[in-house]
Amino acid sequence: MAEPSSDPRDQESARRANPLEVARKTWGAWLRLSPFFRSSRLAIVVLAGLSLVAGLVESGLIALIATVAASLATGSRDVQADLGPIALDAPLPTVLTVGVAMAVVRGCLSILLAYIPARVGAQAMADLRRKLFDAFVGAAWEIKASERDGQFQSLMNAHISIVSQAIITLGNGVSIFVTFVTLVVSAFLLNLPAAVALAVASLLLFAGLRPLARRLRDQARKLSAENIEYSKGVQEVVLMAEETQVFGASPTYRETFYRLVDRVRAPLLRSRFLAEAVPALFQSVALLLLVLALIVISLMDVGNLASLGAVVLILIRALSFGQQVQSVATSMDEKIPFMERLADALGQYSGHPQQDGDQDLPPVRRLSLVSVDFAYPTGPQVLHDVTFTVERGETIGIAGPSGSGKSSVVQILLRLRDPSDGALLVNDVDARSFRRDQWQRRIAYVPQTAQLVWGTVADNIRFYRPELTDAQIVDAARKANLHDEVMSWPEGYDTVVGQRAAAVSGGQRQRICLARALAGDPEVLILDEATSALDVRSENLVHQSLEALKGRITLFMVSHRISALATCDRVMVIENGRLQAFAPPADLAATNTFYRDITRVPGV
Ligand SMILES: Nc1ncnc2c1ncn2[C@@H]1O[C@H](COP(=O)(O)OP(=O)(O)OP(=O)(O)O)[C@@H](O)[C@H]1O
Repeated sequence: MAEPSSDPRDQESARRANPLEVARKTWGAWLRLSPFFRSSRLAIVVLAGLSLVAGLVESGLIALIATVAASLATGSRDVQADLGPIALDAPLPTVLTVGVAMAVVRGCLSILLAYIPARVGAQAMADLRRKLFDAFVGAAWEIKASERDGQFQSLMNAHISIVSQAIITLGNGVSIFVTFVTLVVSAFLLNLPAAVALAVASLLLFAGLRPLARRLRDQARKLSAENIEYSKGVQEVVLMAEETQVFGASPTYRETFYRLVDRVRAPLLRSRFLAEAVPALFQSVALLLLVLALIVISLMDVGNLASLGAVVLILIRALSFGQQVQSVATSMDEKIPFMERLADALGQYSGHPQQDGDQDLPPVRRLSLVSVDFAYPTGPQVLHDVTFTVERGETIGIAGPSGSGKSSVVQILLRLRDPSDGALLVNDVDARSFRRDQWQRRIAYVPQTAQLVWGTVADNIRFYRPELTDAQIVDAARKANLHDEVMSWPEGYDTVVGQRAAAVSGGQRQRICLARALAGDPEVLILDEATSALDVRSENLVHQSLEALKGRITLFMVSHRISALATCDRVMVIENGRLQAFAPPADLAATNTFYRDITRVPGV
């Protein structure tokens, strides 16, 4: 059994009992989401107009059928009837021809009424996926970094797919509702008592089934929350696959995953059951109410036979539409939480865009951190009053114990995060004032966990700069000391590699990422333990390559290895979030305890 959700909207929904709530909440969710997809409002207006025409054609056709049937019963070849505002008097063949024409028009309208919602739904799915992708890509790094694993995947797949279905359901709902109202109004015009009986019956039905529909919505909300937990669990299975292969899947690991599976099962069962049961129940109750309505009509003076027949037929048809309105309401109940969650996420991403400056970025001559304090949104301060200046072309080592703040400094240099206090300066000007897109083209980065995409070696090197020529790719691979190895593979640069491809070793993967970083001829390059997976020979080769870039590129190298740090012009030592020393390696060996200690560790 799923645990009660902590989402305040769940608790709120348990208290509400307004029968118009579905329409109100659908309207609210629609208003929040529809700006994210194109031409939807116009399509809904067209749909409502066509549905009105369809309803009128349908009630006219039903009245015509009833009238013809009544004439045939009396053996007359002329059709004469008094149908509310319309008095009909025409030969049978003419009336039948009109009837055929009306049936064809109704058929064509049905096709249009099915097509428009499907088109809006498919377009909305594509538009929402683009918008969510753009909002996610453009959101500040803090927002993405603080998100639960699996959330974006779930929004992109399950949520958007359900929202697209909801839009189709909503379109159908508008069409069905307008047709339903048109039929009811037609019935009023034909015969007032019968129409009153019909309206009362429909209202009773709608009110009677509300509590069940509310339960359905609550279960659907739980399902949405549990689906996100499940997606997160699935992602962890993939992330941990290698370790699980080595250590084995413990019973606790299995049980934790099984629990996630079970927690989806319970709300899924309830919401699926209720989604089927509510319309079925409606049908049974509708039939009962129809019989009661007929009894009421039979006790009244209903005028001529044609009018009675038309009213009864319209009544049956309208009740069928009433039932469909109820189905749409229950189906929307199920989908509204997904719409709300998607709207929340879109608001969250687009409400926290990456901050950008408007000044053009000149060539980077100098980079400085001035009195930088920094804390992650959820934690204590991790950097304290960090100040340093680096000139163009310098090779800078960043060293310090684990957790001391090296990667945090890197994140500030990359402009992924802004200092809580103090500033990153480029050529003595606050980096925030420069255009981010220009900064992104001048800086390159190789993270601790180098990621490859599924594709060829060339695709991977070209990933961020699709415009690169083959010659530039080869040049970048040479700089990363990758070229000769790639050429020894049968497929060369067309060899397919990927996150799990056995084709490349950890060291090769890191050099592909290094080649990708060097491919854009960056002015600043940051390597966060990027050579840690390389053997000594490969590392030396890469360092020779980096050495060749000296003076032309400003290089930051986070490393625990003295072999890497010793090649730097200067090394900064960060301990407990403070810059303890910043000097050439030879000086540090004499003055800094941490640096001296790592020079003494054998093999480092
Ligand atoms: N996303 C985060 N949210 C909250 N705290 C974080 C986050 N990332 C790092 N920290 C904390 O900030 C501190 C500095 O971490 P940082 O990653 O900068 O250290 P590091 O020197 O690079 O460590 P390592 O050498 O192990 O990679 C640590 O105490 C860490 O727990």
